[in-house]
Amino acid sequence: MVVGAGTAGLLAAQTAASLGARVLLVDRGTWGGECLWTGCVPSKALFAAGEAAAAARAAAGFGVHVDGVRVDGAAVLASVRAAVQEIEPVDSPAAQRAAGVAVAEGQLVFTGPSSAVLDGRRVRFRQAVVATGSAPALPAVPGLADSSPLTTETLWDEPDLPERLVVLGGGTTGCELGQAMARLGVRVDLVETADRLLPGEDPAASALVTAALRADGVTVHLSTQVQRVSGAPGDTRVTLADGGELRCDRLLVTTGRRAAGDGLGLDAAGVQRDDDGWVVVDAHLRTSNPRIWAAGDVTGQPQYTHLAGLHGSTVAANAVLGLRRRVDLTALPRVTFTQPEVAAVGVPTGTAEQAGLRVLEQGHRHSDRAITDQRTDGVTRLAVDARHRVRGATVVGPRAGETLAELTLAVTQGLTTSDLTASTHPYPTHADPVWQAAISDYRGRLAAPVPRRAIAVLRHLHRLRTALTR
Ligand SMILES: Cc1cc2nc3c(=O)[nH]c(=O)nc-3n(C[C@H](O)[C@H](O)[C@H](O)COP(=O)(O)OP(=O)(O)OC[C@H]3O[C@@H](n4cnc5c(N)ncnc54)[C@H](O)[C@@H]3O)c2cc1C
Ligand SMILES: NC(=O)c1ccc[n+]([C@@H]2O[C@H](COP(=O)([O-])OP(=O)(O)OC[C@H]3O[C@@H](n4cnc5c(N)ncnc54)[C@H](O)[C@@H]3O)[C@@H](O)[C@H]2O)c1
Repeated sequence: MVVGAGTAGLLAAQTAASLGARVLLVDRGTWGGECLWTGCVPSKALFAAGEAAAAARAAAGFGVHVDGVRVDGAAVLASVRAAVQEIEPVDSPAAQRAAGVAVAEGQLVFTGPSSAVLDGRRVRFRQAVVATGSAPALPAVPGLADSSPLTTETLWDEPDLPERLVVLGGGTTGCELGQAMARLGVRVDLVETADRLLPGEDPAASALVTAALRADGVTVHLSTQVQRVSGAPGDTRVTLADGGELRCDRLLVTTGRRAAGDGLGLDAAGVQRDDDGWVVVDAHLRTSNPRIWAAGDVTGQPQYTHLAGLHGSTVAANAVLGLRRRVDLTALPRVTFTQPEVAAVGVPTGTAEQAGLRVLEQGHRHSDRAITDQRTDGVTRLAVDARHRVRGATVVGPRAGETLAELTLAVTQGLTTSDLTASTHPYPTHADPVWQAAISDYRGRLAAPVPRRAIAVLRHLHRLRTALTR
C-alpha cells in the first residue's frame, strides 16, 4: 500500500506494480500532489507569464518596440490553471489503473503496525510506503495566522493578481514567485531574515539574483525581522522590527515547510518522527516499523520532485525485491528558476575553499551567447579537487538548469576538467563558460614545469624528425 499520490507515491506505486506487486495507492484527491497542483507546475507557468512580460519590456534593447504592455491578472492565473489541467491526466487515477495500480480516494489513518482505516473501511497491508509530502509552515509572527495570508497552497485559486504584495521569505519559492509577480506588474516587497536572498546558495548567486529582482522592481529587505502583522486582505500591514511598516493587499508566506504526517496515525503504526515531525528513515528509506517505508518530502530530505521520484522508485525496489538500495545525495542537483537561473550540484561552491578545494570562476561577460541575448549577468563556478575532479558547481545564468546536467554527470562520475575539455561543446550556447573554465584549468596544468618540459621535448623531437626526413 502507498499513501500519497504525489511524485514519490506515484513512482513507488508504479515501480512496485511493474515489479509484479499488488499495489493499492491511496490519496485524498490531489492525484499528482504538490508538484502538479500547487508547486512546480503552477509556479513555472506563472514564471513563464512574467518572462513574457519582461521580454516584451526588454525588446526595445534589441530594436523591437512593443507598445503598452498590459497584464490581465485573471487571464494569467487562468493560463496557469490551464497548464495544470493539461498535465493532470498523466497523474490521474485512470492512468494509475492503466499502469496496474489499484487506487482509492480518501484520508488514510494507520491503526496499527500492519493495519489502517480508509474512510471507515479496514485496510491490511504487508508493506506500506508513507509519501504524504510537506506543507507550508507559518512562522510564529503575532497576527500572521489571523491575517489570512496566502501560501503556495492557496495562491493559485485567487481570481486576480494583487496590486501590492509582501512576500515573507527569500528562499527558492519567495525569489521565484516574487520576481514573477513583479514582472507581471505587482508591487512586491520581499522580506528575508538572513543577510542575503537564497542563503543556502553561493553568495555570488545571491548577489546576482538580488540585483535581478531589484531591476525587475522588487523591493528587497534583507536582515529584516517581521514583528507583527495586522489587518486583512485588501489592507494588510506588516510591521518590521526596525519600526518600519509595509502595506499590501495580500501577504504571501514562503518561509519554509513542515512535514505532512499529522493525523496519519504514525504513532499507532510505530513510525518514529523527529522533533520537527519528519519521518525518520534509515539509509534504505525504511522507517522504525520494518513493514513501512517513507519517500519524498515527508522524510525531511531536500524537497525536490526529482528526489521524490528517486525515493519512490528506490523504496519500491527495496520493498518488493528485498534490495538494499540507497539514495546518494552528494550529487543532488537543484535549480532556482529565477532569471537568471541558479543551478547547483555537489560541494557548495561558496564554501569549497574552506573544504580545501579550488574554485574556477568564469564570469559570463565574455560568453558570446550571453552577449547576443543581453544576459551577461551570470557566473559559472566549479569546485575542483587536487586531482582536477569536479566536486561541485554553481551556474547562474539563462538556462543554467540545462547546463547543470553535464556538471551533475561530472560530479557523479568523478570527471576531471580535462574530461570536460575533451568533449566538444557546440557554439554558441549558455553552457560555454563551463567549457571555458575547464579549458583554462587544463591550460594552467600545461603551464606547470613538468608538462612544460614534456612539451619542449616533444617540440624538439618533432623538429629533429622533420630535419632528418628532409
Ligand atoms: C511553489 C513550489 C514550487 C516548487 N518547484 C519545484 C521545482 O521547480 N522543482 C522541484 O524539483 N521541486 C519543486 N518544488 C518541490 C516539490 O513540489 C516537492 O518536493 C514534491 O512535490 C514532493 O513530492 P512528494 O511526493 O513527496 O509529496 P506531495 O507531492 O506533497 O504528495 C503528497 C500526497 O499525499 C497526499 N496525502 C497526504 N496525507 C494523506 C493522507 N492521510 N491520506 C491520503 N493521502 C494523503 C496529498 O494529498 C498529496 O497528494 C516546489 C514546491 C513548491 C511549494
Ligand atoms: N525550483 C525548485 O526546485 C523549488 C522551488 C520552490 C520550492 N522548492 C523546494 O521547496 C523548499 C521550500 O522552499 P521555501 O523557499 O518555501 O523555503 P526555504 O526554507 O528554502 O526558504 C525560506 C526562507 O525564508 C526565510 N525566513 C524564515 N523565516 C522568516 C521570517 N519570519 N521572515 C522572513 N524570512 C524568513 C529563511 O531565511 C529562508 O531564506 C525548498 O527548499 C525546495 O526544496 C524547490
